[in-house]
Amino acid sequence: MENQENQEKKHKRRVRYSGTHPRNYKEKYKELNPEKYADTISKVIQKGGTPAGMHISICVQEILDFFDIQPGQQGLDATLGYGGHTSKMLEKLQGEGHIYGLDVDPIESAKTKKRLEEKGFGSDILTVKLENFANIDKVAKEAGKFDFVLADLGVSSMQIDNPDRGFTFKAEGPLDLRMNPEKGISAAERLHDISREELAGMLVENADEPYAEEIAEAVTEKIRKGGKIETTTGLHQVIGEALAFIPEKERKEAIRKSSQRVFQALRIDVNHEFEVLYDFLDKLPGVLKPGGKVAILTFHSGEDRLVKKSFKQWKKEGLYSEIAKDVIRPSKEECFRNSRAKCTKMRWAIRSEE
Ligand SMILES: C[S@@+](CC[C@H](N)C(=O)[O-])C[C@H]1O[C@@H](n2cnc3c(N)ncnc32)[C@H](O)[C@@H]1O
Repeated sequence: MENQENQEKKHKRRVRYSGTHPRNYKEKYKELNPEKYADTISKVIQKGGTPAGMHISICVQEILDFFDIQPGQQGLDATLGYGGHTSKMLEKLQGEGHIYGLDVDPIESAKTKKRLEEKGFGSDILTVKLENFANIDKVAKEAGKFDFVLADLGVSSMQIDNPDRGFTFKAEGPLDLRMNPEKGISAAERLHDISREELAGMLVENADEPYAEEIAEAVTEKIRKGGKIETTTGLHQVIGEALAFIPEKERKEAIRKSSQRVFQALRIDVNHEFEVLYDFLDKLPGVLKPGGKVAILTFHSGEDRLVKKSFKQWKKEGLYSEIAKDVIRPSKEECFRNSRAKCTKMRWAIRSEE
């Protein structure tokens, strides 16, 4: 007992080591200007990390092998992000053909457009559009049909790593979670008006959260009593309080996992991710040339189920001639190099010749 008290005193007295690392995202590394600090960047990548301000593309070789891009073709990257996949696909065009790159994020897509321009991919070969992939029919109407279409779903590392966007509970920031912060409502606003039942349903449907009821009750009670949940860490704290009944030994890990799932569920909700994916999948055969190819990378089971179902349905109706029999997974080596690849599933389909 005495020993324990002594230890607690010691613990309290300890001055926290502030470390040599920059304390916030904006100071973090030189990574926000990745092209300028190639050495720092390659060291982070070698250790299996993703440098802040950058995104490491997944299954690049598998996608290139499947598309077998030829000079003169026209492609669509439905989720431009950092432009990693797009720049590799542009290289395959060898200066002939065109790629349309869509994204809903005005902040990152402007940076990507500039970065790709500086790499030599100007408007003659690349068109970057601030557009939701739910509207691919509109894009194809202007551009014509595509030989290949890629969708790499979800969020980019730049979005996750930037606390101002509110995608992670690991850093303090506004509880926003919108890919386009200029449209729709933030996650904080969404929580403000939601009922306990609706929130519990959302957590189960979008993320299979096992403690959906407990978390929904804690969140809505706090708001009903006039409390505010407006920051990422604020929500994380309420989740912690809701799970206080879990034995101490398991609690920290349970709170971490539940927080991850709750943030995923809210992100899916405020960005209408299932609805737009549904529209995209529905319109896909109509924007592909005969023999055109589509590859989709998903990051959770809800997305993969939708892709699988749509591919099967269109194959049955004769619009796809071939679809991937099983999901394709990134190699173990890739998962080791990039931990964000671990949960990736890829599926592909080929438009029938008609
Ligand atoms: C995983 S990242 C793509 C990374 C990219 N493949 C690369 O190599 O850098 C997903 C991107 O898709 C965008 N996005 C998500 N949903 C979208 C939608 N419905 N329409 C267009 N872009 C979307 C996100 O804003 C994000 O930039």
